[in-house]
Amino acid sequence: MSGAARDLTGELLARLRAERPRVHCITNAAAVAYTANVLLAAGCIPSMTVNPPEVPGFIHGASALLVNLGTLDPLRAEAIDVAIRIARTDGKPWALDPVFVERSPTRLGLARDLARRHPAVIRANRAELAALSGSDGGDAAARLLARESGAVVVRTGEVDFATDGTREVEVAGGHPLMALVTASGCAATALMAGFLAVETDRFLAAAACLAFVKAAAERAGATARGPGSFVPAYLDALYALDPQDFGDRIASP
Ligand SMILES: Nc1ncnc2c1ncn2[C@@H]1O[C@H](COP(=O)(O)OP(=O)(O)OP(=O)(O)O)[C@@H](O)[C@H]1O
Ligand SMILES: Cc1ncsc1CCO
Ligand SMILES: [Mg+2]
Repeated sequence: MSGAARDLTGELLARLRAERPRVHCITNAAAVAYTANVLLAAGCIPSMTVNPPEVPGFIHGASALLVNLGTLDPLRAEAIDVAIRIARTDGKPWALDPVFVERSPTRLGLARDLARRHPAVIRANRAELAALSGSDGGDAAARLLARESGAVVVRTGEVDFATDGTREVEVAGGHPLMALVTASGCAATALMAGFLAVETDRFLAAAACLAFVKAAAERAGATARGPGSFVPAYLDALYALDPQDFGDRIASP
């Protein structure tokens, strides 16, 4: 399993770099520039417009969509609604990042509505997954949410977990400095949307993205002296990593 998954990670990364999918990101104010830089370093093209009248045009030409609730405001809420409608009409995959749903009942209600609008992937940390699923955010909750929503559910942390309700993987490695750089998770969800654009099996796309991010973070962490020097090292690693650098980090739980 792990060998095949590693080969697939390399293959999907090669596809990403060859096809350069454009990921349209409706994301939070803290994440915009970092997310765009992560996408570019990995081989994708970012676009970040949130002005609702312009969103349909941007989605029509894009390959995938990211919806991130981190700094929700009326403009972004409208942009999200329009963007999902167009993405679904166009048959493009979209990824949901339900940032801080545990901190706002309004946001939690919106995230639950969005989860019913067929996201390809929902990527959350444990607290967000717990709130969204009304549980402890454990593996069983992720599995149930995946079955209910039809999305691949990904929980990130020291060890990442992904499930489509039937298949599941754990991805270890990376570096703790990831948690000290704001928008690490936000940018990873955007990158996952890029992988969804080049692989129709959403579970394999998500697993490959997780392995790629962990491998790049591990390489960056080897030279970083703290969060500040971690960021450029991480961008360089996303840019430079080759398939043989992934290691056997994807495992069955
Ligand atoms: N202790 C850790 N060790 C290794 N990797 C980690 C650790 N904590 C988080 N990560 C990695 O950091 C990335 C972001 O995961 P995290 O769960 O922190 O997201 P998040 O809370 O949504 O972040 P943000 O909202 O700031 O974007 C993932 O790729 C995850 O694998
Ligand atoms: C710090 C912060 N506040 C709202 S979104 C965000 C980025 C991490 O999700
Ligand atoms: Mg987050």
